[in-house]
Amino acid sequence: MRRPQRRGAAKKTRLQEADEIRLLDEWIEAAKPLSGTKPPPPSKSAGAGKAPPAARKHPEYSACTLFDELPLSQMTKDALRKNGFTEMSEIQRAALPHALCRRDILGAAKTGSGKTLAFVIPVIEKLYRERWGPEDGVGCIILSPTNDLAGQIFEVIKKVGEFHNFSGGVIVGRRKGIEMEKEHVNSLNILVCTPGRLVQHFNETANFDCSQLQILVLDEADQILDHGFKSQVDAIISQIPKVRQTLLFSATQTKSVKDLARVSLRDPEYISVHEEARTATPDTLEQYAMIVPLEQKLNMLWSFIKRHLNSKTIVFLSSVKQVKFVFEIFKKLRPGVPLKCMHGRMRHVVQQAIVADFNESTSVLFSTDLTSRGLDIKNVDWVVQVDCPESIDNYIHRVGRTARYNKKGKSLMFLCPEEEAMLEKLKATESKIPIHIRKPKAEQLEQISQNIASVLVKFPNLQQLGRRAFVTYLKSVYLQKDKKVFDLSKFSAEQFAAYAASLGLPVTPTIRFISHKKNVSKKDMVDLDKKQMKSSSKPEFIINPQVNSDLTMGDGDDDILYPKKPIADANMDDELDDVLRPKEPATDTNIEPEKIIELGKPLRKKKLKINVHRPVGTRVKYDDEGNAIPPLASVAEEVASEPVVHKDKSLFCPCF
Ligand SMILES: Nc1ncnc2c1ncn2[C@@H]1O[C@H](COP(=O)(O)OP(=O)(O)OP(=O)(O)O)[C@@H](O)[C@H]1O
Repeated sequence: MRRPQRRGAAKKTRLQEADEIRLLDEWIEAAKPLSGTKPPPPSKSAGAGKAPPAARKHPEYSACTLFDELPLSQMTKDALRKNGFTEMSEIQRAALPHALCRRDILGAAKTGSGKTLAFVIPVIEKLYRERWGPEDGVGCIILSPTNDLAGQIFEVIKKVGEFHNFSGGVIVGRRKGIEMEKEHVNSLNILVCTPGRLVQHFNETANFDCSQLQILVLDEADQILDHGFKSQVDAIISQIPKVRQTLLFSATQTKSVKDLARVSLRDPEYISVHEEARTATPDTLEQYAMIVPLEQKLNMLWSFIKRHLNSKTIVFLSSVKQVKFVFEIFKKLRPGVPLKCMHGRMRHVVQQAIVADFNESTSVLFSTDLTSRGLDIKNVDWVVQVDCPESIDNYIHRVGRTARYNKKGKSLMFLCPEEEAMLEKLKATESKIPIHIRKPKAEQLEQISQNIASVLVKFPNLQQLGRRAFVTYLKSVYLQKDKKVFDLSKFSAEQFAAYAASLGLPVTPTIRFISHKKNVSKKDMVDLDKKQMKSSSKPEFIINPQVNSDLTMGDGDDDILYPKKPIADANMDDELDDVLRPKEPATDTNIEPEKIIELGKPLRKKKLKINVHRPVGTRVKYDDEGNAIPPLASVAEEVASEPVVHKDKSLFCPCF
């Protein structure tokens, strides 16, 4: 933001600004686009790519292609040029002329197409033309579903508003930060925040005042208006003026009149620049799906990473515990590429550091859906979805982390045979998602379950994490709304046992499913889970006999893909190995081997009762060095979960 000036110069500036604002208001009014209109394609718009004809006093701006052709303040134009923004994207071309006329906007455009600038520029220009100053308090609120995205939006505001004189801030984060925010929040002209944090200020910050609010923005609007934020958004709307400009943007925009009415939109311009597009995802995105049995997921993920060591990859998993577990295990197995993890249980400052680091490095980021929306991470080569997305929208946002702003990118989704209904949904015509099925080459599929099991023997604390990963994964599937795609009863007890073994677990954890209660509420599930966890460190998985007898072993296609026999017999298709194309080993092999010195007491051993669900003779046992030995059905020994004291805790991802 601009530095203070001497009195005389300041007066001169104020007069110049008053003049500029008057001219801008006249121009915007005189040449405003008709409501409901969209700009013609750039090639057809008059003067496309050239500076505005100086001759006409108020040149047309509804069809221009350059930021310089728009009725924007010079300070904004200078800031845009300084940051390399010259030509507008489709959504910016279509939305900005209407937004500058102070109209409400319901904007939809593909991921990575520049929606942020489409709302940041109107915010800055609106406050400038209203002569808003630091002493005027809160003039604009921008709501974001996550702290990271709020931080990213604020960075764009700082770039575009560099030469203006506004104050702004990101109010996010945990409980303790709010005290410091309370002293400043009223003096901020632009607030970028999550709904929960803003409600906290309405409830707790004395004289927190938004009565003069000029403009409200909802980024990822469909998620903000979703039931998850309902009470918070309703509370916010009740505290701010109804007469204001409102801008809603998303790649998967809601059209629910009910939802839109909640934010008191007034005759919004519905701007969906890709509605007629052939695909709902970026044209530069190559999308693949593979049918992967549950117990093969980690093997497939490991094989993929080993063959893409020079790629920047985001891996989506469905729960925090899975992210932590897979990150820790793969870190110990050292694939030859730096690994990072990201989830909502991390402090905001840690999340920011990881995103910043991931932006600058070629590495693999294991993440929950915290990073699935909005995050603009540079040059992601691959998005890998190990766990099935909960909806088409969730799929679109996840894969939208790559192939951003005309760059190329690839995505790969693992689907269990039992989840093939999701593939049908994605391939349905109305989804407009050009996804291709790929079959990996069998010989490139590395089996790492025994390696994982050895790591768990060496690091018993990871066993508990592995059990939690198993439990939270099944719970995440169980709680999904779409029962056509997510139906645990399609899996057999043997498959769950095999899945547990693929996580290196010597015993299949237990979750007591009350399968006769069809709709166990999330709260009951959590209570049950907590009770379960308290009662025994080793929860057991009990398949309800009724469910078990209904289960039919996968036959049909999946026998062609992955017969239950050892993988070598698999009748894998030779074609199209582009997904697991072999790569030369990464040049960046400065992966420090983890120096772990076990300083604790000698580990106690205790006997486990035989896990009835694992067929006799199939349990893997380990010697004291953690090496797997031929499975015996007699007794499995599990190393007690005493902590291994790590030589240098800093070796651990902060998330652990
Ligand atoms: N006019 C432009 N010229 C050049 N680069 C641009 C332009 N507009 C946006 N970008 C760049 O494109 C990238 C994606 O922009 P942005 O994050 O706003 O996309 P988005 O539509 O909000 O994506 P998502 O739907 O995932 O939130 C950013 O790196 C941004 O700097």
